[in-house]
Amino acid sequence: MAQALAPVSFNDSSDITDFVLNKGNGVKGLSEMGLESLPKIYIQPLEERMCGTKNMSHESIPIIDMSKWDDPKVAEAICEAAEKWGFFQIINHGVPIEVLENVKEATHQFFRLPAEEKRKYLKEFSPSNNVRFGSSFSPKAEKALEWKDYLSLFYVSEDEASALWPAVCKDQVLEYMKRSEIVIRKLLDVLLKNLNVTEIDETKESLLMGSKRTNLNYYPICPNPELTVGIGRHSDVSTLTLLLQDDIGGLYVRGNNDSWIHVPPVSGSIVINVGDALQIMSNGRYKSIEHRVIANGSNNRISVPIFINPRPSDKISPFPEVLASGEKAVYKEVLYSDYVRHFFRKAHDGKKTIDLAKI
Ligand SMILES: CC(C)(COP(=O)(O)OP(=O)(O)OC[C@H]1O[C@@H](n2cnc3c(N)ncnc32)[C@H](O)[C@@H]1OP(=O)(O)O)[C@@H](O)C(=O)NCCC(=O)NCCSC(=O)/C=C/c1ccc(O)cc1
Ligand SMILES: O=C(O)CCC(=O)C(=O)O
Ligand SMILES: [Fe+2]
Repeated sequence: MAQALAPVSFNDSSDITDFVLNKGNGVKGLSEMGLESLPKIYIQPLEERMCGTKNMSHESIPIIDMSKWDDPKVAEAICEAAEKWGFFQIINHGVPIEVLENVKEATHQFFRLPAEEKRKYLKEFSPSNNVRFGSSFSPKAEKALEWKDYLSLFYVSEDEASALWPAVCKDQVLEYMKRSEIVIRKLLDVLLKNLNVTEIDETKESLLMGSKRTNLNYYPICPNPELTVGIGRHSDVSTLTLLLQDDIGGLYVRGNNDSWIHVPPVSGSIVINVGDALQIMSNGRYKSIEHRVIANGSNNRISVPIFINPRPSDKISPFPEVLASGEKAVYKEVLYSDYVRHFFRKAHDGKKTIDLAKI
């Protein structure tokens, strides 16, 4: 149920950003006030709005059944999807449906907390740098804000999570992360074999899956969805991302000839996408594809990505096995924390982050 909010009136944009970003109300708070029109600071330039896009594709990204995952055909389908589309959905992946349902419910529970509770996790107040509640993506750097609130949870240890993550969602998120480990390993095993990397030793394990971050994303009902975005065009900086979405829809990925392909909700599925770190380590063989989320005028939407990443202290570059046949490296070595910081400090800008690593 929507919370009864005391009437708030805004004189200008700074009142709105104060309410949304500093007071912990988020865009969810704005949405629940029943605004009749979208505040100016959320109006995106025409070229960033979905309605300005003529190029909608009727293609779809592959849906891969993982129940026979040791069948070479499944491995082939995974590698082909990662090369051609950078995005696919998996079904019968082994993560219990109940675990997925529980984490979606926990996401709603977190965002249902009063603003004073969520505010405790804003960057300035959070008990840890690893737990962060926020709105939009990089408000200080953005010309127009995005219609999304989030809780971002960087996993350090079970003990740290137990002590510092919000009580309403920590068990469900930890369970989701734990139960998805097997499928992450299967995917990485298959993708790496295809790059002639036959063994994932300790160094490679750190590079591929040394750190994890889970975000709980909340996209509340928007008064003028056609004028703004949920998340602007970006590619993830992860190795792989596992994305759980609810049944609302609204995620679009880049297809051929600059078109946009909708990723339809498929019950029980998990969306998988390649991130920049894997594009770099595979020397461009696997593609980290640009994607975005529209705002919605009639439904609240949630999604829960787990970003599987190198460790911040890792240096990433194309794997020697990929270059062994004489292929020229197209990316240089970069310190992963420098790469991520570069991503977070600018507004979403499509695939531009990876320029940092281009030779
Ligand atoms: C460099 C990090 C991110 C933070 O380092 P720090 O030393 O603790 O520094 P800060 O906490 O001061 O953060 C640096 C800047 O990044 C921003 N930031 C710090 N985490 C965050 C945060 N989760 N959210 C959005 N700003 C942040 C933060 O606001 C800050 O900006 P500023 O205050 O303007 O200097 C460090 O944790 C690190 O190296 N992590 C590696 C693992 C990692 O997090 N990988 C990212 C996977 S996430 C991914 O692929 C996609 C994420 C994504 C997310 C949202 C989208 O809309 C779209 C995509
Ligand atoms: O909400 C979604 O479907 C996508 C979210 C996303 O792209 C992200 O958090 O990086
Ligand atoms: Fe993303």
